[in-house]
Amino acid sequence: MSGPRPVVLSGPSGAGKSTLLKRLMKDHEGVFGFSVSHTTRNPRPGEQDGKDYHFTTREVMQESIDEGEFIENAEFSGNLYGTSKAAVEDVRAKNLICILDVDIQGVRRIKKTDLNPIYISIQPPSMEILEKRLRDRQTETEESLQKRLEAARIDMELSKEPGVFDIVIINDDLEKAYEELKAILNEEIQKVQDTK
Ligand SMILES: Nc1ncnc2c1ncn2[C@@H]1O[C@H](COP(=O)(O)OP(=O)(O)OP(=O)(O)O)[C@@H](O)[C@H]1O
Ligand SMILES: Nc1nc2c(ncn2[C@@H]2O[C@H](COP(=O)(O)O)[C@@H](O)[C@H]2O)c(=O)[nH]1
Repeated sequence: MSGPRPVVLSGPSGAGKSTLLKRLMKDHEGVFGFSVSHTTRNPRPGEQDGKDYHFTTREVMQESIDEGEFIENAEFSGNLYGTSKAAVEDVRAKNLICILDVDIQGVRRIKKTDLNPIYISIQPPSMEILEKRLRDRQTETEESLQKRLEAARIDMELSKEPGVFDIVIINDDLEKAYEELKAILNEEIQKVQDTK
């Protein structure tokens, strides 16, 4: 595949991936494009269909998966999530750096493709802080929160395995985490800006 290298942002739910990637996209207009995933979970207040996610049903999504329309898909906290081939192609056609926000299962599946992204894990400073962030966000029921914390424990262990990620960023101080993220992406950002 040609064009700038895509970027996979992963890490536990609540670690701060969306916060960091939204800021990155806002500060670098015309450089990044978000790969809009599909999900069967319900939209949160303020989330827009087609922008944050393609919100869909399990039946419809499973049919598309069976037809080979997805690069990867995974079950997370009782819902189905996945990256369609079209989501990535839409960004790459514009010659932008494609950002994929996926869980650890997605990372493993993407590693089996020819996408060749930069793999970045965003980690919280501790489980306690992660739980506080998720509770304060007020997007989860107690049941879905517990499922996310369980998935987070697994994610935090797996992210320590050598070779899974190019960089693991601890998102304690947001400014510092953002500077680290920009630094690792600087070369790709420069390449896109130079073509403009
Ligand atoms: N460094 C930080 N310090 C304090 N709060 C933070 C920090 N980074 C993010 N947050 C807050 O933590 C909450 C979770 O962040 P965010 O929604 O970006 O996480 P996420 O990794 O994208 O989660 P999900 O995978 O569930 O979408 C948000 O309310 C956000 O404002
Ligand atoms: N494997 C995939 N994981 C995805 C995808 N899109 C999002 N995600 C991950 O799901 C959880 C929960 O997200 P939320 O928006 O419900 O809080 C989070 O870890 C995301 O990274 C995807 O297409 N594939």
